[in-house]
Amino acid sequence: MVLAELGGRISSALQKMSNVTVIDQKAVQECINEINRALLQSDVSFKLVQTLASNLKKTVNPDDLAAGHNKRKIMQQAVFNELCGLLDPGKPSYTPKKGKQCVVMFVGLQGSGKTTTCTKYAHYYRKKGFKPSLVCADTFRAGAFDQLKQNATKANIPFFGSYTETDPVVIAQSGVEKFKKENSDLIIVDTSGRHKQEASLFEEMRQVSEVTKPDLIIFVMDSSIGQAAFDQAQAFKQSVPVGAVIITKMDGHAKGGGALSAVAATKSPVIFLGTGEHMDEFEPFDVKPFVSRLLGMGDWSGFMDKIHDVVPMDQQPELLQKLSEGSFTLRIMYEQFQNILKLGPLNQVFSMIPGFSTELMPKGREKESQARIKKFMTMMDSMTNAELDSTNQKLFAEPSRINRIARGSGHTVQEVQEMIDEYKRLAKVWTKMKGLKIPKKGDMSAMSRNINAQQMSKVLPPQMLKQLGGMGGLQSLMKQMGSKDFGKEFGGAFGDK
Ligand SMILES: Nc1nc2c(ncn2[C@@H]2O[C@H](COP(=O)(O)OP(=O)(O)OP(=O)(O)O)[C@@H](O)[C@H]2O)c(=O)[nH]1
Repeated sequence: MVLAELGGRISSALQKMSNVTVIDQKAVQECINEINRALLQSDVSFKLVQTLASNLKKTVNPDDLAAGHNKRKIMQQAVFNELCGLLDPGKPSYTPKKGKQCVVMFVGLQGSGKTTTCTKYAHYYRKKGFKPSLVCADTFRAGAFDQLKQNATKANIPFFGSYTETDPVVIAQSGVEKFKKENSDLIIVDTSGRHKQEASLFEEMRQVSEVTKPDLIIFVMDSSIGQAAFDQAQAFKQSVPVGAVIITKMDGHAKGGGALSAVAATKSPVIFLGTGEHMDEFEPFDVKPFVSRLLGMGDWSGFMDKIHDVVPMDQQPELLQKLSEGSFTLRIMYEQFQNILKLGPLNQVFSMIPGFSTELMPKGREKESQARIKKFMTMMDSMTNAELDSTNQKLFAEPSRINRIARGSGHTVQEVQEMIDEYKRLAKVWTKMKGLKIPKKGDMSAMSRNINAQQMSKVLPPQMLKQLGGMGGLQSLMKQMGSKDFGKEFGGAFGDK
């Protein structure tokens, strides 16, 4: 997604400013201008950019940026807070509760990805133990019911619709009633779209909303609509009480800044991102980790979740065990490179791994980085098992060893040295996991008890810990994530989901 470019540009504006010897009002203004340009080019609405710039100007005092202070961090913190402020409307959206019946209605323009997203949403909650159902109240687009039926069947989710009834209000009402009787605890209503915002669409939405009385109305928006996002989102919000936003097609070439604009227009949080056509290409959205990744600061909690996706199930306990022993070997590095290469969109995964993000995988240079990783792996192919499994870094101080690996892999001594340096750098980050207690398979509560803020603080890069508000912030973040869920997600790594 092109949002990564936005992050890269903001980071480079911050870097440029911190390289200046005298930080005065002019230098701050230049940095803000650069950030403004990056945001505008990423399709964040003009009004929002103006607000953000004036807030930054108010909060960043050049006196605070005098010698001795870490200017980049102060400015970065201010940008971080402002972006979080833009994306966080200040009130969480309604969240379905298992066993408590609720109706969620989806609205959006035609082709925004509504129907696909309804199924992804149902599938997501079904995995969490809900009993979801789908109602197709889209009578406008021929084939909409067939599409929903096909998706629902594939995901094994009960559905309701009609080939003969033409009134979406009647279908919505009958569908909701039917599934209420059948004790579905999450009844999802897909509504019609139009090519553009039309009075008839809004009237239809209002009527469907009146009869189904949804607990939550989700506005689905295609991330590629650019600057139009703000007005479109606002028009929907003015017609029905939108309570949450889902941004789709974040895997495409969209600039993505529209997401920021939609939140501001609807004053509702983004709750999920659609990242592909497949059912599982759907990610819950959290403001702080998202902005953290955007600014290249890593997202440790997202990475914990990703272990489950990236690392093959049978390797997960072993990897975590090794990490808990604090023994990060070249073989582990090799295996992680393999897993990451297999996963595809490298930048997404890399951006989550503290330590991996900026150095190994600079934004916008994913192809080069991929080639670099493959090169490292070729060198590792020329190593002995003893070298791959050793944790003794002194081993690589021997020139003859480095020469042999270089000759064997067809690379220069410098290149091999570069790979060893990378290994040492990563080992330093990862060995901080030492002491993490791994519970026996199935004992998830033990896992959640064992991951505490103290331990997390050791593995987080210092700047990220600071962004989270130090130990206090981290503790409250972990509390928010709910150690139960956190343990469960992490526990997924043990094949116990
Ligand atoms: N790449 C990508 N494609 C998506 C995503 N979400 C939906 N799509 C695709 O976008 C197209 C339109 O999606 P639909 O779900 O039919 O859109 P809709 O909003 O329901 O359209 P109407 O029913 O006509 O209002 C389909 O080809 C989907 O597969 C996504 O996150 N990424």
